[in-house]
Amino acid sequence: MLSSAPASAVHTLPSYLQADKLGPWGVYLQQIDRVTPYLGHLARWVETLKRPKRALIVDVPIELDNGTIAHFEGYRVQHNTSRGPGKGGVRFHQDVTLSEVMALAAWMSIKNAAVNVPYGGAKGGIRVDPRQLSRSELERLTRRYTSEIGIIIGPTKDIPAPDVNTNGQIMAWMMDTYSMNVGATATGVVTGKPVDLGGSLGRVEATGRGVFTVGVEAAKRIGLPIEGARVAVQGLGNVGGTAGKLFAQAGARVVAVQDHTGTIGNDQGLDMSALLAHVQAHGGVDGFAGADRMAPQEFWGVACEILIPAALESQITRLNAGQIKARLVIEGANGPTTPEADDILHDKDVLVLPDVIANAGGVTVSYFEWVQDFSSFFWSEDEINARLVRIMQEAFAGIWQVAAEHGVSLRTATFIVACQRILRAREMRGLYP
Ligand SMILES: NC(=O)C1=CN([C@@H]2O[C@H](COP(=O)(O)OP(=O)(O)OC[C@H]3O[C@@H](n4cnc5c(N)ncnc54)[C@H](O)[C@@H]3O)[C@@H](O)[C@H]2O)C=CC1
Ligand SMILES: O=C(O)CCC(=O)C(=O)O
Repeated sequence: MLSSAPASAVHTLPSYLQADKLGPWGVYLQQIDRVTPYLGHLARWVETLKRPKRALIVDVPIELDNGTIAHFEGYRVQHNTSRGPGKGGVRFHQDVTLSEVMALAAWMSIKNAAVNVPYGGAKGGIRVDPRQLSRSELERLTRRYTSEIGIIIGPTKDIPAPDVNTNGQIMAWMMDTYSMNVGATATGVVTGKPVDLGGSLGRVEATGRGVFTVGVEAAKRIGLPIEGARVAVQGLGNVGGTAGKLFAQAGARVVAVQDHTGTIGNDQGLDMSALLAHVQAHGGVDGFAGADRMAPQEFWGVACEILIPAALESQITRLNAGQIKARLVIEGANGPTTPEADDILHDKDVLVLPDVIANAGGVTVSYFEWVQDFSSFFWSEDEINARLVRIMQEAFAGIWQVAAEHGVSLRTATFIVACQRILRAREMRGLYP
């Protein structure tokens, strides 16, 4: 019966998986459509990438400090596990939705395959504004969420890590909760932990360092000197803060930054150490003395050579892509550019270094952390950074070559490399238990 079912019945996606409203999941589906013609015989398996393998929605009830009970919605999505356990961060943000987490999990599958770390893709999140919670409320929320998703995570099943508004402390609580529930300390259940708890040296800076590393490689290939280059950064958190600092240390001038508190600029270059100290102390860039305030919409048209979106998805759209003056866009954030904006930037000869390679440094050092936890043998920071740089440079070089061979964008080239790896694994494993 099944073999005679019409192809359309087999291939039609259920409505909740469709790209009717182009949120992040819709963007991801379009990216998969763009790569499919380059997959050869593996295109037969491409449907597997258009559906998450497993998606869990959990209710996370906590008692607030004032005695009331609040309920938050949490998610953990495992998009694909053909190449290994699920791997990807956990986001705490008031706008988190299931379909956003599905897209973030799918981009993890692509990213992990692009740098060839032995993982599938996963992601999690809670729909909450963590700034509205006290520290003890945040701890209760994190622990309850960890218990709820405990049925699908584990050191060999799915390994969370930090993402927007989560950090080493949250990972420590997650590790402790999971460990209490299984009755043994399980350091390998999360990465991005504090170094004293089995975390890795270099993980905090790893994503920004990866952004910088591949940014320098791309700049070399288009003849753009870093020394003196003007850089604009959106998002001055873990990723954007480190990337901006490393570009400034290499002689570039960070001339504009934008975060959730404001937009500021300085043509002479912002003092990044002072700015990061201000952000640490005040929670954002607003009020920083060494800069002029700018209107938010001015940010995208700022005169610069390098633009680093390092905040949230869908920031560069058909509405602002035309204003961009940079020659190189390095995607520190996941999914910051819509496919329409990609096309506009391509027509303007702006090189886009896509998220799925540009921000892969974080998960690469997460992989090192996981390996170190399993062997209980820890490496020096120099060793970690050297391995990170080597992996990123090699992955970038391979992707550059595939882009040249097929005459496609770096995004499509990265998807070609990654989807081939995932689907080859899928094909070899087969379908049945
Ligand atoms: N933390 C990591 O290791 C990795 C993070 N990423 C991605 O990088 C991006 C940033 O993540 P993190 O730096 O970890 O988060 P974070 O929480 O440390 O920082 C987020 C930054 O974005 C800014 N932001 C938030 N909403 C904004 C808005 N509406 N407009 C402008 N700025 C806004 C915040 O003010 C903050 O500066 C996300 O897309 C994340 O998925 C990607 C790979 C790894
Ligand atoms: O370090 C990790 O496991 C994942 C980081 C992450 O969420 C990302 O790369 O988007």
